[in-house]
Amino acid sequence: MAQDSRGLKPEPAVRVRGLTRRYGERTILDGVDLDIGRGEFVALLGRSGSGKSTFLRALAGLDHGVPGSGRFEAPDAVSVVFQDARLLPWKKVADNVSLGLKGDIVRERALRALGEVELTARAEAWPMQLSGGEQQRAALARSLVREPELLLLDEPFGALDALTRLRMQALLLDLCARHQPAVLLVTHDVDEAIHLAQRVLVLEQGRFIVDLTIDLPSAPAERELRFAEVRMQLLTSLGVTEKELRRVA
Ligand SMILES: Nc1ncnc2c1ncn2[C@@H]1O[C@H](COP(=O)(O)OP(=O)(O)OP(=O)(O)O)[C@@H](O)[C@H]1O
Repeated sequence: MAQDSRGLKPEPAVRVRGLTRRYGERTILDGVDLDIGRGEFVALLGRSGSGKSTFLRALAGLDHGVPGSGRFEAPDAVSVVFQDARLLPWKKVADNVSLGLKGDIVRERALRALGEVELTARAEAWPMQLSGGEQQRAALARSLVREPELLLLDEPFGALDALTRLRMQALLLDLCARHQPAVLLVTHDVDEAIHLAQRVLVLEQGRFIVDLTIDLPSAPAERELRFAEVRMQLLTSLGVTEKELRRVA
């Protein structure tokens, strides 16, 4: 986390201490600690079933009834985007975006948010008339219109084709630069994590086993080299073997 001009660390947006979650006999999160700075973009990697979504759901306050302990402080303004857009099919796109908002400029805010994701023309469409990528853009607009201090993203581009995914990643970076929320992005995609995040975590056996600041140089050749090093380090920490890497990487 960056220090301010007096050398003091600002209060983090998220502070997690000793977070534990269990399903039956299985401990999924085993005393996790984490600070996420204001405006910091953190990606969370981990093998399938390692507990990434369990962690995200805990931060979102969506895990009532799951046994566990620990403390966390998160802002009130939290938005979550999942792999599926979860738009209400009986409401038009703009009404989905403004759902739950109060005040007289609600519609204006919804339209502005739709403009930010280049979806103004589809404001009066029904969700089923949108493509998968457009639905995810509407979901992003719905999350941004709430001006979140914390944006939780659970594989938001996981169901999209490679080209749409690339464009959504670029859009997300633009939106984050403009709105500056703290971000926790759960992803399976190591390259996506390195490209988008300032910091990458790897969750394994209930703990963060990697907490890596991404510091890619700007010169293209050095950048490529460092990218490859970081990628290798993360893949290895995820249990990918040298033999597997040689065959496909
Ligand atoms: N409601 C539940 N009841 C029982 N077990 C659960 C429940 N939800 C998740 N689990 C188990 O907890 C473990 C962690 O699940 P979680 O969804 O957090 O993993 P993940 O890292 O997000 O996985 P993936 O990358 O496959 O989405 C998994 O083994 C899963 O089967």
